[in-house]
This record gives sequence, C-alpha cells and structure tokens, in this order.
Amino acid sequence: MENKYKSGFVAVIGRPNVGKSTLINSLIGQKIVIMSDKPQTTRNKILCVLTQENMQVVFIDTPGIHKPLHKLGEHMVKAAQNTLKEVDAILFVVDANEKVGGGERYIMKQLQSTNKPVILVINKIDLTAKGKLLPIIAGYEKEYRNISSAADMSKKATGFSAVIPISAREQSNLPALLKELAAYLPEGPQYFPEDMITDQPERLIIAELIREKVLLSTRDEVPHAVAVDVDEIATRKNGDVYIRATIYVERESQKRIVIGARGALLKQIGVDARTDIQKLLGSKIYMDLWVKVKKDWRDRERILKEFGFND
Ligand SMILES: Nc1nc2c(ncn2[C@@H]2O[C@H](COP(=O)(O)OP(=O)(O)OP(=O)(O)O)[C@@H](O)[C@H]2O)c(=O)[nH]1
Repeated sequence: MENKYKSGFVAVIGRPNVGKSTLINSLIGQKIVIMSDKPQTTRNKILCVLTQENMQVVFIDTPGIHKPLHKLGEHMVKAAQNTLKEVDAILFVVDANEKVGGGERYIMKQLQSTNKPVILVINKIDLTAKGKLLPIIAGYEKEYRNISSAADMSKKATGFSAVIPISAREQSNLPALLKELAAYLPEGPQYFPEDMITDQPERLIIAELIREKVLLSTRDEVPHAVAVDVDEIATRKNGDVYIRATIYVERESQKRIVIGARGALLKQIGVDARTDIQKLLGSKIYMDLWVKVKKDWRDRERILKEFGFND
C-alpha cells in the first residue's frame, strides 16, 4: 500500500523557558519565534509550517500556560486553551533538569481534559547527567496518570502517547520526535505552499524580533512591560527596506533605561534587531526606533485589544 500524505496541527505547550521556541526554530531552521532566557516572551500565537516529503506539520506556538496573575495572563491562558481544542496532537515540552512542579501539574490537568494525543518532550538533555533521565520520565508518567484518575474516577487513566527526550538547542533526537508525531497526524493535504514557514504578517515577526532585543539588552530592569508596534514598513526603489517602530513601556523610568545614556542602548537594540530582520527579509534595513510610555498597559483591556490580544 502506498504511503498517504499526512498533515495536521500540533500545539506546543510547556512552562515558560523550557525551550518551546528553540524547538520550533530547530525544526523549521529559521529564526522566527522569539527566544530569550527570560520567561514568557512568546506573546503571539505564531504558526510555523514544516513541510516534508511525507507530511506537513503546522506548529502552533502557544503563549506559555500559567496561572492567571493579571489580565495579560488571563488572555494568554485563554488563547492557549482554545488552541488545544483545535489540534491533532500536543507536544508537552518540559525541562529535563527540573522536577515536576506546580506549573507542570497545572498544564497536565488541562491536557488530560483534551482527549488529544500528548507527546511528552523532555528537553535540554544535553545538560542532564546519565542515569537521571529514566527517573525523570517515570516521575512525569506517574504524575500524569494520577491527575487523570483524580479528575475522573470512572475513566481509565491515560498515559502519554509517547515520551521523547531531545535537545532542542543541539538538535538531537528531532527526527525521532517527527517520526512519532507523524503517527498521530491524519491523512490530509498539503495545506500550505512548500516555501511558506509562517502565516504571521512580517510586521508581527519584526515587532517580536525588536522586543526580543529590548528584553535581552535591558536584562531585569524592564521585565515584561514592553510591547512593540511596527508603524511603517516601506520598500525603497533599490530594494532597501525602511522600518519605523515604537517600543512601548509602562513608566518614564523604563523609557530612560531603554534609551540609555545619550541613546546608546536604543541604538544597540536597533543594530541587533536590524541584523536579524535583514536575515529574515533578505534586504538592507534602515530602522527608526521610538520609545513611548503607556501607563500600566498590562491591566487595561482596551490597550490589550489595541495590541492584538483579542479572543
Ligand atoms: N542547554 C539547553 N538549553 C536550551 C535548550 N533548549 C532551549 N534552551 C535555552 O532555554 C532558554 C529558553 O528557551 P526558549 O526557547 O525561549 O523557551 P520557551 O519555552 O519558548 O519560553 P517562552 O517563550 O518564555 O514560553 C533559552 O536560553 C534557550 O537557549 C536545550 O536543548 N539545551
């Protein structure tokens, strides 16, 4: 029997900082999802498309699921929960070097109620000592079964559909992960053209890249109070691209930090972001960055909507 083409949608779920964006980028081979060593940097639901000879996988990178602490949190959790209802399979990514904690239990509870195949992806095994991996896997499997039987005593406890240890950063064991994933995808058409890797408008990706540079260069001083809006993208006759963007912060003090002494930091952010954006667009980039204060934007519904956090 000939092998039929498979395609489907796969959600990537996990606590902040476990390496979801790194995994997607390693799979797709191009830097399009924001990466930083600070938690919860993935705000937008970015769709990546991996096209292979036998299948096409549409990866949905969900905002980190966590307990809602303020309104931004609620929006992120809601978006992630809605995503789970639409997909064919779920990759639950965890850090091999951290014990199962409240964050994981909270996510596992939500996964148990989806009735979707869940593949446990144990990431960062490059940092894990030999002999430590099996107990970690056993720990997760036990917890997952416990949660399912506690949630519904009449229902037989389900385990993970598969467990795959990987290193997203070193790109190890990714073919095994894809092979396993293929087993859970239905037969289906190639939804998107081969050369398409994301359906996100360039504008959003550019904004995410700039936001990543702000987070990386300001360290803890400007935590998550940053949003970036791309106001203008214009292509000049010679093919060069002009980009004007605004970085929004919550307070004057943060604005001063982002700008830096005599504008030095803002200039550096621009240089760093330009390098990545040039790679993405393949054109020479001219960038004009502005910093503005929008007070307490995190708790204001209207402004959240303005930044695209609609349901
Ligand atoms: N050693 C090691 N580090 C990794 C690996 N995968 C990711 N990291 C690092 O872990 C940090 C977080 O990675 P991200 O990919 O941004 O994590 P994330 O889960 O997308 O985080 P959020 O977007 O905040 O939800 C980064 O510093 C990565 O370089 C891995 O396999 N091994």
